[in-house]
Amino acid sequence: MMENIEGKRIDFNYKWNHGDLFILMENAGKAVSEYITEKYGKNRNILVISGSGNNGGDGIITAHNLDSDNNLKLIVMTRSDGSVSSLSRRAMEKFGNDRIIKNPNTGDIRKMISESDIIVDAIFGTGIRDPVKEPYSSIIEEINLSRAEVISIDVPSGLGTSHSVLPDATVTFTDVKEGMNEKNSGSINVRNIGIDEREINYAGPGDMVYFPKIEKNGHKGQNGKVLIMAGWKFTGAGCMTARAAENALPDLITMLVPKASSTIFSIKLEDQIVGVFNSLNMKNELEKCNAVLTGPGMGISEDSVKVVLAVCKSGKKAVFDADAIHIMAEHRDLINQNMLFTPHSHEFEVLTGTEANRENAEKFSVKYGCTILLKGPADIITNGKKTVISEGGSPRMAMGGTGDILAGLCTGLMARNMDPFHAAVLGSFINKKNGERLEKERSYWFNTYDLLGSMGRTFREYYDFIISNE
Ligand SMILES: NC(=O)C1=CN([C@@H]2O[C@H](COP(=O)(O)OP(=O)(O)OC[C@H]3O[C@@H](n4cnc5c(N)ncnc54)[C@H](O)[C@@H]3O)[C@@H](O)[C@H]2O)[C@H](O)CC1
Ligand SMILES: [K+]
Repeated sequence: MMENIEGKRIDFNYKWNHGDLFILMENAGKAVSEYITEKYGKNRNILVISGSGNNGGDGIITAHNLDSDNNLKLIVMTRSDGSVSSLSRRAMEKFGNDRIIKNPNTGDIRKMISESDIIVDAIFGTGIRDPVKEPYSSIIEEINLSRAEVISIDVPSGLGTSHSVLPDATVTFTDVKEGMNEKNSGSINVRNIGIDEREINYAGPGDMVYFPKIEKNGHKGQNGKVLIMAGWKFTGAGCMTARAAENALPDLITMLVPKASSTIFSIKLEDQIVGVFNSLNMKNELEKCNAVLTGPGMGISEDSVKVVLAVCKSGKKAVFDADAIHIMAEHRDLINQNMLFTPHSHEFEVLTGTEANRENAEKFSVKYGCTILLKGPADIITNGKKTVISEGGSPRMAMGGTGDILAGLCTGLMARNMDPFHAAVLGSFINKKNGERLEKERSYWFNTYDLLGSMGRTFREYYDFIISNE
């Protein structure tokens, strides 16, 4: 079952890998027209009703393919300014612009529906927004009143809103979409339209769709608060986590550190809030934050155990790395779905008592409900329901500190309202691409400062890709 946003992620991955989505639209139209021809034969009265988005484009290609063997009419409902999506425009040119019936009134549509034996529903796909207004709600009602066979493309138009087409069959692409069942979709036929494993099961630029955009008129606090309790033994590790978290663009990052090292932190992180750790401060800061990180450079002491247990008790979204993983190995009963663990293979073995591999990571996530990011030349990210592989990076990233950067980045993303799984996938992807970028520029001669310095540019490259293709 695929959520709409997941479909977008896959489309962006496909676009990044192959450059153009039109071939997918052609394949979608081919799949639907073949289904109709196989089921209903030729010389039928077919009416295709397309909306202004890419679902409509799939309908237009379907119409193009069925045109020569049937008595076919194609309606296209454009946006109010007369436009359609750019892919649909290409589909319209292919069909022949002059033969398309654009924006007919409801009376004319009713008449055309009554004269058809097959209606192809391509009004809305996964890009539907609630509510469905006029004239679409009336068109959907007319379709449902007709005696014709109705075939929906990808999803019944309006599914999940108060006005939804109730088709005899739905031809859907790649996977069944969220909310679809035989009752609301008729017989469900899944067709592969050329999307492969790489776009679905591997981290890619498409994972940026889960990154909340910065709103132009936003207010302070809206983009989340990060709390970090790390670096108590090795201050450098703590500072790196904070610098990495900045790249997720949260509004506030607070470090809580022991009194003895607070001057060092204040100097190194002069632009961030550094507070002195005590039980009361910790309680207050845990209440205020949206996500918390502990573990990197922390050491194992009475206080660090206290911190880890307080983080568990807070119920906040939390990242456990390094020493915190060792501590949590003794408290597995406290693990829950708000938690992300970022172990390398040895830490994984300590946490789970099993060999570090995909299968065991999945088993552990299922049992405890948490997300695991198992670090390696290829990172494995799983929440027990989904698993994504994140490949790439640079051999130079075996140096100390890259794990701290990853943990900090994931925490920043979780503070930005991302769930642990998608934060882990995106964090891993950006971290690895950042390493690749540096390797390209300077071979292996780069360090953690360089990684932190270029992370914003790496992030922006993918952010811009999503924004410019939406
Ligand atoms: N990878 C794939 O599987 C591919 C799927 N394709 C098809 O593309 C659609 C999704 O296309 P998208 O352009 O994102 O959205 P839609 O066509 O579903 O609709 C958006 C369209 O409709 C307008 N709109 C949305 N809600 C409303 C409303 N309530 N009232 C009025 N208008 C509304 C919106 O403004 C847009 O213009 C997917 O389902 C597949 O069918 C592609 O072919 C590529 C590969
Ligand atoms: K549809």
